[in-house]
Amino acid sequence: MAKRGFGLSGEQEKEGRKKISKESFRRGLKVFSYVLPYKYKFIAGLIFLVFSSLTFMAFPYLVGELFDSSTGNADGLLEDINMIAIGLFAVILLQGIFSFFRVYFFAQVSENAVADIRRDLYSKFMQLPVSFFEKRRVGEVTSRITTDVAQVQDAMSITLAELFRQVTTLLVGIAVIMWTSIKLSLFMLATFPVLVALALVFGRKIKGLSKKTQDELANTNIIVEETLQAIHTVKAFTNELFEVARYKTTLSKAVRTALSAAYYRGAFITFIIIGLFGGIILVIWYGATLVANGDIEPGGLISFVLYTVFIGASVGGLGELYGKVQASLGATERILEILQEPEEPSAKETTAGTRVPKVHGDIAYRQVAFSYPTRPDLQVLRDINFTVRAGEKIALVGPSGAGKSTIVQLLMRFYEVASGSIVVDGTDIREMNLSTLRGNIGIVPQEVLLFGGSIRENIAYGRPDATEAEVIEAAKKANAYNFITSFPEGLDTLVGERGIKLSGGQRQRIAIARAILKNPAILILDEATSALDSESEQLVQQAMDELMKGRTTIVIAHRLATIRKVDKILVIDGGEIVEAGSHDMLSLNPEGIYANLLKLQFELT
Ligand SMILES: Nc1ncnc2c1ncn2[C@@H]1O[C@H](COP(=O)(O)OP(=O)(O)OP(=O)(O)O)[C@@H](O)[C@H]1O
Repeated sequence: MAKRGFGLSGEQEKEGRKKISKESFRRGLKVFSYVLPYKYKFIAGLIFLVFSSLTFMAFPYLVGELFDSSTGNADGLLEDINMIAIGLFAVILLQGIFSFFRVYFFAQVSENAVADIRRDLYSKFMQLPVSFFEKRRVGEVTSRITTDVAQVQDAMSITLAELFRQVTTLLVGIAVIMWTSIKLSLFMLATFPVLVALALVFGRKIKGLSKKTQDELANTNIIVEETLQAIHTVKAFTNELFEVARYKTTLSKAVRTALSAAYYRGAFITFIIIGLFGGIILVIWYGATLVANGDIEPGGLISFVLYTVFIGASVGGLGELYGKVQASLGATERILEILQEPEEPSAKETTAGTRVPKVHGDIAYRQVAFSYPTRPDLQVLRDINFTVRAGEKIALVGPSGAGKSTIVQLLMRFYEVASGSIVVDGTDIREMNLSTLRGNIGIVPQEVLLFGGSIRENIAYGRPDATEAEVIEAAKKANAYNFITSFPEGLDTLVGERGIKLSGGQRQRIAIARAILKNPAILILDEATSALDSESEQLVQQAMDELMKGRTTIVIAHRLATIRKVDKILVIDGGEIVEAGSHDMLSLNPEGIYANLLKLQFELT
């Protein structure tokens, strides 16, 4: 079967941020339904958040009081230096304790809620039709469950808390300074926040430039990676100097961007030093004149300056948070979009281990026409008509791209036919339960992909509830047991990415053992295009013959030598059945495609 990844990219990945509108906000909040099961912990977290934000705001006030009492200007309750210092410690202590519980409760909520979102997303992925994945790149789909979910997690824990803290700081801060001195407050509010806002805009520009620098550096790395991977090609074409020149050009572009970013960074630092600190000096200067006039206490000025710094930081922080809220709204929307995608019909019933009702194995294709959803304008199959009686074996042959794999993919209902119908045991497959249909079809693909795990697990994938004896029996029938026992760990030998690498023939025999264990009425064998060595070939062929016994079999054949014994051969070309009959019959027609393919393969071998 032709191996197709998720390459045909549909829409470009939109990592873009969402504009915050009432509508996007309302949709974004939907994800908070995942928080509902943990609402008590969430409320506890919120309470500690309120407490920790408020205690934080007492700090500048107490520092001012401490100063006043040291200069003998204290009034009211807080006169004793030691008491005030103890008060400050108490505030810090409380703040620490409250923060601990805030983080603890919010983590409980966000970790659990996010795991729930991930679980729902993954289960959705499993139940979505194949066509969904073909319209998107793998990276795009996985980033939903990784990056986007992480962003939502941030929103639930950090962003929300930060937003609350900054807003409290801003409101309480402004209230307190107004209470200290309206004149000074108005003076400060007219200057300082403007400077902070400017700094923010400046900061954004620098961030954009550093991202551009990073992207350009990434571009230079792509050249390095590509050429190192294809070093044979580069050398074969004597393109070494060409590649060096290409690398140099992209590198100098990256340097130019980096330097312009550095220029802005330098200017930014100058601005911070002169602008922001200048602003603080202005506030202190004006405050000092007010102190000199006796309008406010010196300690009041100190608290005032501290509150000013807090307010400035929260204005800056809110700007940053706005971006984060935008990003999380975008992420939420992308997650919800996937959760709302329609699933395969009744795919949920395909639970591992449950027995499905057996079918007989009669198959009929009736005037089947088809185009892939990703390329609706290209008709891949037209007017496909054939029948296979239960237990019969047929082979599909024909040039690459003729439509052989497509024919069998339709049988498994990975896609819906455009017109006509496919009938199994007299029932249109659209009327059949999907689990029953797929549960009765076994497939040995061209390229066998083993999952990371033991050989035992990989064989038992055909029927997870199989006993040890059944697994061994299947391995024996598939001519796999001998090579399995030759490994010191036998069935427990790990395969896949971190395990040992099996040869093509060995992997195929594992796939055959899987299919034997599944014991399906219908079998699809996709021959490997690359020839195995003759000993391995023989073992695989024997195993295939064993597997085919008593099952309706469709072989997608690449090497014609292996299909002489099948009941019927269908020659597919350009999406149509152009010849049909037994090997003997077809090979007798010298004008026929089959006879010509035979001749070609004979000449090649
Ligand atoms: N998932 C897909 N999305 C879009 N087009 C596809 C897809 N799979 C196959 N095609 C197209 O459908 C046509 C038939 O492909 P198919 O894989 O069925 O051919 P094949 O006969 O099995 O070829 P091969 O022997 O090389 O595996 C080809 O033009 C191919 O480009």
